[in-house]
Amino acid sequence: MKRNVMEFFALPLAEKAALAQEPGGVEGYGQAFVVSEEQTLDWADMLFLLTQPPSYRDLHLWPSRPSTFKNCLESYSVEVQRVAGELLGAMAENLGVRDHSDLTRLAASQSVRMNYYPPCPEAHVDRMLGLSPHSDAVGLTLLLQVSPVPGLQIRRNGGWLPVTPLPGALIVNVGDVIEVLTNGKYKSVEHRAVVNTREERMSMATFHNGNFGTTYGPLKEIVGEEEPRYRSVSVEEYTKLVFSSKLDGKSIMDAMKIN
Ligand SMILES: O=C(O)CCC(=O)C(=O)O
Ligand SMILES: [Fe+2]
Repeated sequence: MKRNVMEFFALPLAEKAALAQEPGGVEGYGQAFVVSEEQTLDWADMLFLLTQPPSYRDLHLWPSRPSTFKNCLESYSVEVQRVAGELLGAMAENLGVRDHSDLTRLAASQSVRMNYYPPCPEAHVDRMLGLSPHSDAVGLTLLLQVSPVPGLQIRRNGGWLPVTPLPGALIVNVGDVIEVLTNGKYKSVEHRAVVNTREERMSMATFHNGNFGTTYGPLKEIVGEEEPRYRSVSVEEYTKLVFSSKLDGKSIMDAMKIN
């Protein structure tokens, strides 16, 4: 998978641009937009695709070069979805949730975001971020560091802690939806990516979610005698909220909180 991601981003721009996001669409190849001279710039290109269930796929946006890309993504997607399901099952066990499907259902659908961060000239490095601080507005993220260049940082005690890439390892990020379902017992992790002055960097996030037609809200079994701290909303309503917000810390969690 790593090799396919590297080869895709190394293609000529025109070839990648043929997979560009369509107006109103979320899938495809795109760049971060500059909306003001003051903003910290996101220095990244990305390719976003829906992968599971297979009926959600828009295959004309899946790269045909490198020629191994589609098959590789297909098998990667299945394997990573299985791992996500197992991790969610283990969380349910740890939390004492009897019906594991209350959490494993968060692996029902899957999307991937491949990120490419070019090296950033020294002169701009203070004003640039690879990816602005955010928590993933999903159930569970499994993140593959495609290149060995560090850049990911997580929020810890008000500061930023670098996460060193381990060869062959996936990084597991608790997403906002798990924070909601567990009524805040498990907190979603705020993170960002910084740029490197000399080397390009690539990563691939695989996001897992519940299906449309279901609801996200604190699990009764976890809330118990306490008060629910988050609203319950349909997955459709939640998805609308996500796509109408920009990457901004844990802002989606603020919108979900009951004050
Ligand atoms: O590049 C990284 O390490 C982080 C990527 C990320 O946070 C995301 O795609 O949501
Ligand atoms: Fe993220």
